Amino acid sequence: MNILDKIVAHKEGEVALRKVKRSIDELSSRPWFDREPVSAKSWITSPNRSGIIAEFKRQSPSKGLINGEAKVSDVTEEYIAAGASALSVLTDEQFFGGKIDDLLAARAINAAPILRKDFIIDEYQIYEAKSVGADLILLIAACLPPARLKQLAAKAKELGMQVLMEVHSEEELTDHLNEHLDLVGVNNRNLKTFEVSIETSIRLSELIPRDFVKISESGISDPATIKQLKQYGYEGFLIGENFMKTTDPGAACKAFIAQL
Ligand SMILES: O=C(O)c1ccccc1NCC(=O)[C@H](O)[C@H](O)COP(=O)(O)O
Repeated sequence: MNILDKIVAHKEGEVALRKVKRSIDELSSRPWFDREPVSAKSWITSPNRSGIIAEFKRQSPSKGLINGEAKVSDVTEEYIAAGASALSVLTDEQFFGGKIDDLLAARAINAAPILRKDFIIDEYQIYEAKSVGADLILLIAACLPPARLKQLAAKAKELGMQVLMEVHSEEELTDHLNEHLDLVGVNNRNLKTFEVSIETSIRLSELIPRDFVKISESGISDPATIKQLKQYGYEGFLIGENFMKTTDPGAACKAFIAQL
């Protein structure tokens, strides 16, 4: 069983429990639910911004503990002050040590777009994302059959959020593209070996139709890589570990953006 299969199997049980605890009606009456999401597409592609989507990530299956000390409100505020275009907040508890309340805390003090970074397999999680003020959700092609991914993307759009679809291969990309997506992310991390290779983004770049904003995800630690990826049409760059592994993720993000 690969890591994604393990995560999805756990997620199915977790979502079933969450549904019992809080209904969709309850989620829909939470204070942030009626907030109008901001456009991640516009913030990321704005010429005045860096294109960096800075991630709050405490731990990961590939690296174990990355940062057990950082405070989500401090770090996310510093990321945006440093020039990040958007935030990504990992809300998975079991594998990434995150929680849905981390996104709530980030939302309370940031106007910038926030991605709910999780393994979304059910409409319920999209309502949950909206209820804590997320502006966009992630849908991972490797976790969902194409028709199901399209259904979930349509639900997010119905609720006013944007959708980032993540792919790892040519097949995932061509099988899962649909009209409800806004951004397409290529994950440079091989989920079987955990190796990262920017070549994955480069290889898939020309297969992503121009209608979608191209995002390169994972394993980015050198500002020169951003310059290289821009030549292949990438406008957004999702970076977590490179900032979070330091004692001051906000300062690391600032120093990185200053070199672009
Ligand atoms: O990061 C992992 O180990 C991982 C393992 C299995 C599934 C997903 C995983 N990461 C999620 C991500 O997509 C990254 O957090 C994100 O792209 C940022 O990557 P990085 O800059 O390398 O922290």
